[in-house]
Amino acid sequence: MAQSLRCFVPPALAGATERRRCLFSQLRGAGVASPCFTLRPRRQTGRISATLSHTQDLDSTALVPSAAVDGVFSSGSIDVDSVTEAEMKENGFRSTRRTKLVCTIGPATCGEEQLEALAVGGMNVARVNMCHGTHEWHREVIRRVRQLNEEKGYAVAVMMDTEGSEIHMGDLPTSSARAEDGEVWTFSVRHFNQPLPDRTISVNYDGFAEDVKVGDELLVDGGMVRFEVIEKIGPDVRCHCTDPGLLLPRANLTFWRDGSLVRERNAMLPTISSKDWLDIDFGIAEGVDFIAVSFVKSAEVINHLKSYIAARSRGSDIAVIAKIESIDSLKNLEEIIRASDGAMVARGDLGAQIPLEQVPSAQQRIVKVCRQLNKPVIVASQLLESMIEYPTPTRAEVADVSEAVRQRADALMLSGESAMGQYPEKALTVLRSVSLRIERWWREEKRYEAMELPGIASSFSDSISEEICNSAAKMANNLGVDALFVYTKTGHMASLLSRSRPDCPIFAFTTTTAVRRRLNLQWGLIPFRLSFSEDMESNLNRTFSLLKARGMIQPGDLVIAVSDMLQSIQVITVP
Ligand SMILES: Nc1ncnc2c1ncn2[C@@H]1O[C@H](COP(=O)(O)OP(=O)(O)OP(=O)(O)O)[C@@H](O)[C@H]1O
Ligand SMILES: CC(=O)C(=O)O
Ligand SMILES: [K+]
Ligand SMILES: [Mg+2]
Repeated sequence: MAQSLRCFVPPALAGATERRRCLFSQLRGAGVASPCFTLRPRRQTGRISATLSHTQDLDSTALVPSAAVDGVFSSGSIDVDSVTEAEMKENGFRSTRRTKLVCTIGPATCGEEQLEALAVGGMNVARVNMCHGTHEWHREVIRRVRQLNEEKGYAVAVMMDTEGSEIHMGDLPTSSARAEDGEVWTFSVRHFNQPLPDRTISVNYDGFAEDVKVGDELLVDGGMVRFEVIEKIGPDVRCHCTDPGLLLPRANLTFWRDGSLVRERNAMLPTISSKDWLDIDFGIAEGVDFIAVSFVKSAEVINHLKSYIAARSRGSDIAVIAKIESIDSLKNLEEIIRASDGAMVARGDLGAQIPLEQVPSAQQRIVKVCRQLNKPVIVASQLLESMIEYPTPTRAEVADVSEAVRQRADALMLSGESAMGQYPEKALTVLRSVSLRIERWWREEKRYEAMELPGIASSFSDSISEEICNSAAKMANNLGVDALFVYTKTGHMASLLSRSRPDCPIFAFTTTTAVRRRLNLQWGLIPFRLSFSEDMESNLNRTFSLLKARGMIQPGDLVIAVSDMLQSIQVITVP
């Protein structure tokens, strides 16, 4: 295994900018014309030694158009979506968006045109929530997203979100209902035929009427609407509305007694219900990219689901995202995140389980732990809640979105805003423009505090990858390069680069469309599908000529390239 750090700056191009001239003269100063560094790990000591040599194994004559070099490849094709391509051509790739965007698909966005509008608007992941709709409905949405990808070159991933077995309301006769202050509503475990009697809500959990007590506070959707229990009559629980608001179908219900959440019963319910297992089978059969598990309590359930998927999906890799939305998930946060492939700060239900004022610090902690353990993290719920009804967000919502971007979360998520709101595309535009603005401000001001990133490798080879990625990201910042290139089959090195949150974007080249879609959830990665070989010179030449032909890079751009086949770092000026 060759572990090489190659550093090549063709003399003719080295003077592109003052900064690059400076780099070049430093190298020249070291007596190197086209220097080549070679790193060789010494296994006995576990240390890595660097040697400088004058090997000219990559000279400018090697940088000829790809066709001459890589006859082994099927003719030059590189998959990237038209939105990314247009963005790069227009603004240069330094200004591409780093924060990824997840949109929940619902009645407002399930049509072909609406889905395409979201893809054009920057949706990276489409989420379907199994709390709502039938398998037929979800299958059609997934099919439309796949078709969009195939026909228009997008890499929109699909995330299936399980219902979980928490207590929630049933469907409503209309898409929503409003509870007013002082009104009396009945929450009932009876099985009704639609339409329900006036001011009646069905509840999915048979033990509900037994468990609540007169005087309990009943929170709908984490406190968006509040009731006080005034009377119990068999299966019916009569409640008095104390905080008015909108009731949405299948909203979660929690009840509180003497200021604390009543949760003994919830704790007894399985995280993955029998209905969830059917939905998971459906997700595996439909080849979703992510399964988000609601109300995770421990790492055990994640491990169980992962082995279930491994046994059923035969090689297709579905990533498991742990939704952090309960007290137990916060208690066992590290072990849960370690076991998962990513996490979601599901602030809707989380805010119903812990006091609201604790949600921001919980969010910060979850984002930090995910970054340290190298797992993508999504900040979700109520980011732009007012945009369900209004075309512009509140200032407070913009500040909330900015904070999540500033924390450098991998992704932001729209829920009701895109599922059933009146302005899904406008909401997505707000996420996109706030992300771009805050990311740029952050880079310009160089405000970032370097986060301590603990070693996470479980083997020596992984340690090398980790060191290479950490160093490459640091070099990229110090040298002010235009982009990091990573050639990765599994996506692992791409995620390690993303974890360092470098100043420049990361072009991630990967051979399969499934890995490409999965990388679309991670901060700063621009995933391309490209067939490549073990020969980095040939890969680079080919990539340069393909990207140049499409106007996505230009001669003189400075690039650092790493690869998980050769574990190498190269600094190259685009010829
Ligand atoms: N497939 C769908 N069909 C109908 N309505 C939907 C659908 N998906 C979402 N909605 C509507 O959008 C609202 C917000 O959706 P979302 O899935 O984000 O709910 P949530 O409560 O945030 O998530 P969770 O149920 O996982 O806690 C829902 O309350 C529902 O009214
Ligand atoms: C997204 C979700 O499940 C929540 O916020 O509760
Ligand atoms: K859900
Ligand atoms: Mg939830």
